[in-house]
Amino acid sequence: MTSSPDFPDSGDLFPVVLRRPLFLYLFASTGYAVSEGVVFGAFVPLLAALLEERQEKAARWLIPLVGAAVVGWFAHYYLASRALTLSSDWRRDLYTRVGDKLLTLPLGWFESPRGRQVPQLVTGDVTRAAGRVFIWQELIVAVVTPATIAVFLIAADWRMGLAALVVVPVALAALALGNRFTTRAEAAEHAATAEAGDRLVEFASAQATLRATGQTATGRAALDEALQAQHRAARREVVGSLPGQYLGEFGIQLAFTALLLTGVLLATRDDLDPARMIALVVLGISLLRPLSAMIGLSGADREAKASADRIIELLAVAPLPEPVSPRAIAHFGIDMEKVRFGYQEDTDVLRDLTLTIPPGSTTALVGPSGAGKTTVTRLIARFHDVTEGRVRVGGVDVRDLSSSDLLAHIAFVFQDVYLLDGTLEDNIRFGNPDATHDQVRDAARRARVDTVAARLPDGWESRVGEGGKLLSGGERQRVAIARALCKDAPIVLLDEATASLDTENEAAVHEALAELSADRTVLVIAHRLDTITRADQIAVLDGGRVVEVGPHHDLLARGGRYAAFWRERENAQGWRLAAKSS
Ligand SMILES: Nc1ncnc2c1ncn2[C@@H]1O[C@H](COP(=O)(O)OP(=O)(O)OP(=O)(O)O)[C@@H](O)[C@H]1O
Repeated sequence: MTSSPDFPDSGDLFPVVLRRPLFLYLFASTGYAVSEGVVFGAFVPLLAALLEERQEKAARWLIPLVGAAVVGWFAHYYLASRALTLSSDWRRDLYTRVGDKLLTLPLGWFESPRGRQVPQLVTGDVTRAAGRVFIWQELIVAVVTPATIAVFLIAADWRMGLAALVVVPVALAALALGNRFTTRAEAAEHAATAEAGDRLVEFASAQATLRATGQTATGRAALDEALQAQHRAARREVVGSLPGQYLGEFGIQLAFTALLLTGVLLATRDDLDPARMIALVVLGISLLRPLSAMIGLSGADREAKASADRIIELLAVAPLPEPVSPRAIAHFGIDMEKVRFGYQEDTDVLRDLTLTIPPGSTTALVGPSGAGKTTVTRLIARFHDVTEGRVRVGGVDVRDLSSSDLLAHIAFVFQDVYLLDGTLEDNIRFGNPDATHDQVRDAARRARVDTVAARLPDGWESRVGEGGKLLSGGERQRVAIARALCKDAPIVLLDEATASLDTENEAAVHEALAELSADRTVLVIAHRLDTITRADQIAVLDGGRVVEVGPHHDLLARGGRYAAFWRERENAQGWRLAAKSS
């Protein structure tokens, strides 16, 4: 892998409007780096004059040198502020592009491993990639200043110059090798620290389960093991990075010794004036000084480039294709025709699935775990596109609807409702930001959220905590139903809560669901028996297709898959009721 900055490769990521300012900035940085080298070069006659006690000559060199140093200081300040502006403009542009991109991606993509990494990408990678502006500038200085100094050294004494040029590659190789040792040791320690952090979070989150099952000691053992591994890795990091650091130091010392030896040799043979020799050795040291920075910077650039690559990868993800001339929804019915779909290319989750949901009716979707019930709801909302067949909403293939129009017609109530850390009212308004105060309160009342507000200390102004943690599962689902009512979408996709609710919550959720279902097209992944029996039709999903469909009594009378499922559920319910009453 090359360690040089590869600005042209990242060209795609760098905004076109900033290219000219960036080019000018890098050009100015090169000029600054050369001038720094010139200042060092001019230092030789000054030092030589001082050592020869020729004060007048020294003063002649001192004035322009001080002037150049002051100008250099201002130039450095100006360049640093330019870098800050360019980097933050680039960062802003990246945020906008990543944000715009996220809006075009299929919702299903966010559930993929890469989709789940979006928060890290937004918080870390964007800043690291935009920070390359600073790295490029520092790298230019780290390369161009020593190169300019080398020219002065050769011009002043070609033998000293040659000695410096021969030792530079040796020093660089030693530094690079040393850096590799250090990086490897650090990477192992980072991995072990991340693992220990994960185990600690897991141990804390699993407390209820561990205590309930008496497994606290087992859980603790896994944590202890991870902490010990982290401790061992930290020790190995210290021991493992030492040779790297010494190797780097050794490289620089070697180069310095070679330069000094050459100088002493030339001076003792009267080939070089001693005062000039000392000045040239000092110049040689200033040539070697930036080398270790160069190695560190190329490592930093490698990391920043990896961040830039991850952003490029995200920007290259195929967007959800939008129709050129979107059609309009004619009614609120849904039908799925001969649908085939799988998350992975070679594994079908749904095969030949056909299902019709008439407008304004409620369909309960039942079937074994993993049968594809959630997948059906995702395909209706076009989280993914089908492999074969079609999904129509309002008589129109979802691929011919604009995604904003499709989603405007659908309200979701998921099982794992995510609430924002705001007030109850904020969370309900989230369904429809334009809703009036009365509309929000009305939705809340119909979803039985008013009783939740009444029990909270600050009423409607109470905050619900991050993710809604201050509310119970049933209360969270009531807020989600209020949100859907507030949105007032004609189609509702609902995943009923499986967690057992207390009697009060169960009744409230039920009433809220009844409100939500009235006059809407509802597809509910049903877990409760009375939700199933009240549905206009029940679709039984098995093996990736709908195997039976019809109203409860018809399906029971058929004595097929549904009848067997119903008997099983009734027995389980009977068992639970018996267990409760005993
Ligand atoms: N994002 C995903 N990526 C890969 N596979 C997935 C994804 N989501 C679901 N699956 C797989 O697809 C199959 C159907 O899952 P789905 O969640 O639709 O079933 P389900 O009937 O809703 O199950 P449950 O009742 O347990 O929630 C399962 O084998 C599941 O592992």
